Amino acid sequence: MSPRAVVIGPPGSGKSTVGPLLAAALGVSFRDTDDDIVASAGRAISDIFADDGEPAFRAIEEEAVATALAEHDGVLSLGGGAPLTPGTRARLQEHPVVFLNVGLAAGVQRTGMSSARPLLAGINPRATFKALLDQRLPVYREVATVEIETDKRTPEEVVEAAVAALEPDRVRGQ
Ligand SMILES: Nc1ncnc2c1ncn2[C@@H]1O[C@H](COP(=O)(O)OP(=O)(O)O)[C@@H](O)[C@H]1O
Ligand SMILES: O=C(O)C1=C[C@@H](OP(=O)(O)O)[C@@H](O)[C@H](O)C1
Ligand SMILES: [Mg+2]
Repeated sequence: MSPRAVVIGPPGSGKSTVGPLLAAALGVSFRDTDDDIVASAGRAISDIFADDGEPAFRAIEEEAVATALAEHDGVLSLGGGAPLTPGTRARLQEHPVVFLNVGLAAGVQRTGMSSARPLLAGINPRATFKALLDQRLPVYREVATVEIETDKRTPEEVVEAAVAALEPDRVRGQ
């Protein structure tokens, strides 16, 4: 079993919003590893960060991603930091990976309304988001098989672009 598409990208790029729509468009089921982590830990992600710290969260996340990659054959959205873990990057080599990109302004705007993302909860979310993009863009590009700009697209338009971009990629991971 292997996911039809794995969705990665920064917080606010739309992984959790676009993922279910992409799954519906492809006629497959949807799974989000952040939901898996919350369900199995019985705690919110912000509580795991606060109680145990980021390294502990990353270890739980790597395990959750490995399990989902092995079990799920639909669309799988990851948390924004999942590809930072070398083991996850290695596992992603086997799969079609859709990188949803978002620029600084749209990313800050889309994540600003929620306090659910502990990494962006500091006093200067814009500077934090910029540092996050600088660090992660090369990481996302290293594992992505397709990259979709989301700034000026509605979630439905992102899905349309992703379906078109995935078409020639069908062979990978199947
Ligand atoms: N293409 C888009 N255009 C406008 N808003 C979007 C788009 N994609 C997602 N959003 C909004 O941005 C916020 C974060 O989306 P979410 O799917 O949780 O991102 P992620 O899972 O990548 O962190 C949500 O409020 C969502 O409605
Ligand atoms: O970027 C990150 O490191 C994180 C992103 C979050 O998921 P989203 O990208 O879905 O917001 C969540 O996994 C956690 O707060 C850490
Ligand atoms: Mg998400």
